[in-house]
Amino acid sequence: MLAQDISVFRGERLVLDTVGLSLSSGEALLLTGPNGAGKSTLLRVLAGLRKPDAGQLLWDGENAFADRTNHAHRIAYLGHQDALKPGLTLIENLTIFSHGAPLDEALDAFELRHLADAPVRLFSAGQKRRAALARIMLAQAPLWLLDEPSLGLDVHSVERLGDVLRRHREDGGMIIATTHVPLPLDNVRHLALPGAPVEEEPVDEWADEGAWA
Ligand SMILES: Nc1ncnc2c1ncn2[C@@H]1O[C@H](COP(=O)(O)OP(=O)(O)OP(=O)(O)O)[C@@H](O)[C@H]1O
Repeated sequence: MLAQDISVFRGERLVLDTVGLSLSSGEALLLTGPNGAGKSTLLRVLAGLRKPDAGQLLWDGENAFADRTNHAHRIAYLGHQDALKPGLTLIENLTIFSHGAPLDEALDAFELRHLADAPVRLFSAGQKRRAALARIMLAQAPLWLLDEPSLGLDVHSVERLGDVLRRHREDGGMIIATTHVPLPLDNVRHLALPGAPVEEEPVDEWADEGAWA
């Protein structure tokens, strides 16, 4: 995957200014930078959730944005929100994403078996994050886009996360993650986004959010 000269305005502010990156099978990239630098914005662009104001994303040499449905099948996106349905049990939530695949590996990877039949609204913050990460595993997508994946996880769960990330790469998968803390990833490249010299007041642009004019 190759992203070239990605630029994004949020409100009046140029948040991403001609950012480029590339990633091959088995590789991982960490996005770092201060609050507001545009890490989440870049992940959303790579996920096809937000149109960049300039630049392109190539997948196997083809424009990834030309067919967003096809691109959606290539990526598993973990945002700050865990995207779980609170009224459903964990098993029900995971089944939605499993495409018929067995849930056992994902349940075991994040030690979730004892919570299988509990409604997700009863989960702690860390348990919800573990469930959301299990969902990522089940998506069976080559590219994982993870926004602060270890947020809320205890030390043991961070180790489990490290195992899962390593296995995904060994299977040829790719990972791009944002983080403010060290993540258990070996041989990882870094892309540091500089951020604004002085943080400006954001201009509400909810009206544009997700719009592909
Ligand atoms: N919905 C929005 N409307 C307008 N501006 C926004 C919106 N969401 C984010 N921004 C602005 O875009 C900029 C980049 O935000 P983004 O969330 O991508 O940063 P980040 O690097 O992920 O930050 P953090 O480390 O705090 O998670 C910030 O200046 C923020 O104020």
